[in-house]
Amino acid sequence: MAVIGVELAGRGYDVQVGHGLLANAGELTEGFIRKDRVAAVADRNSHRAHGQQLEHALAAKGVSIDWFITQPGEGAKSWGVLEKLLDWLLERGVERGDHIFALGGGVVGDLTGFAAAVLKRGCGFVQIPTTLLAQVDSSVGGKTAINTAAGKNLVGAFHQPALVLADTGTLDTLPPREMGAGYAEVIKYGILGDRTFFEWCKENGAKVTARDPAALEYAVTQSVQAKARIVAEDERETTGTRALLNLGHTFGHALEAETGFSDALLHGEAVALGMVLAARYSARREYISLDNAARITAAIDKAGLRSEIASLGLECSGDQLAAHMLHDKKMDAGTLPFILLRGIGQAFVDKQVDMADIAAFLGEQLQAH
Ligand SMILES: NC(=O)c1ccc[n+]([C@@H]2O[C@H](COP(=O)([O-])OP(=O)(O)OC[C@H]3O[C@@H](n4cnc5c(N)ncnc54)[C@H](O)[C@@H]3O)[C@@H](O)[C@H]2O)c1
Ligand SMILES: O=C(O)C(=O)C[C@@H](O)[C@H](O)[C@H](O)COP(=O)(O)O
Ligand SMILES: [Zn+2]
Repeated sequence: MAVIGVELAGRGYDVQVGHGLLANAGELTEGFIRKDRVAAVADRNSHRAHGQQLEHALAAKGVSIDWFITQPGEGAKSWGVLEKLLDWLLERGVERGDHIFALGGGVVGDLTGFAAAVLKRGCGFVQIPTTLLAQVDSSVGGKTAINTAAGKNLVGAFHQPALVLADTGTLDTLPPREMGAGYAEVIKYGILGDRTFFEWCKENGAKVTARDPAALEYAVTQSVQAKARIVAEDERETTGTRALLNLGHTFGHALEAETGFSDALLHGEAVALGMVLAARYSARREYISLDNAARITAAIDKAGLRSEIASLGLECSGDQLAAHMLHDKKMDAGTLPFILLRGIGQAFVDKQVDMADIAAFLGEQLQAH
């Protein structure tokens, strides 16, 4: 088991990573429960797979759970579900000093975190991530949000959890496709800032997605450490450091918008495609060699993730994809900074990107191969 601290003055917290942690959730969350009932959010799948285990663990401490259960999928990050959740929490008399539990993937975590951020101007929450993506990325760092018609995560807040319990054993029930999507955010840490970890991922990615316990725990621990370091340095994405975690996301979010936030393209799958596009665009600008862009593409392919946007069969132009990007939260005074690469493990923020060139590049990529 590993305990990784997210060092934030007055808002610091631990991320506990280990196989079988959920069985001890009673003891591990004891300091965050003040009553004999706790409000918890899950989606139908995470509730079915792990809800009972959490109930048993808390029952051992005399605590029972009131569940708010959502439909699985990105659709739960919406105004409608948020409103229902907030009304439900208010009916239950949740107070500022209480902690709401989020048992599930990034969708449940982002929704619950945002509800906690705005309920009574801010109450506590505990993240119990049950997808690889949520364990390595979304449960840590306090970005919470819902989507709107205009795009991804456009209404949200920075609101840190009080505790993260990442039980790698909960991933045993996760469908293989979701393991692949989560792996995209694992290898992202290598591509953006750690060449050695990138090389480790290339060699061990198959073990991670096959849930080899040692490889999985190493991947989750390394990822959380990288994220905790970046978040501690730039919690609110103001200096440019945290923006590096957005590698592949400006392209990826545009692809998610174009596919209607549907199961056709999962967030992690969009990020994988987005990282290939960021690498190829970096090569187009001669920041990296074509060989390095090809190495990144090969590592994405090797993980069984799609690397060619042409394979999506989208009926849109490069201009249309580029238009989605204008809603990106990094947009500043009419300029959209892009996270590009100077090498593998060397991401940087480029504020000199011409959107007409991005649209032309995307048009070519949509036709390629
Ligand atoms: N806040 C952040 O920093 C951050 C970071 C990365 C991604 N995100 C967001 O996270 C979301 C994606 O999260 P995700 O990939 O976890 O998707 P998700 O939450 O939709 O979960 C994926 C699928 O797995 C199911 N599931 C969850 N746990 C399970 C388990 N243990 N066993 C069986 N099935 C299980 C869910 O029901 C769902 O069908 C996106 O909305 C993305 O924008 C946020
Ligand atoms: O934590 C961050 O910072 C990230 O950018 C992590 C991303 O993986 C995540 O998808 C995040 O929600 C994207 O941020 P956004 O600000 O572009 O919505
Ligand atoms: Zn992401």
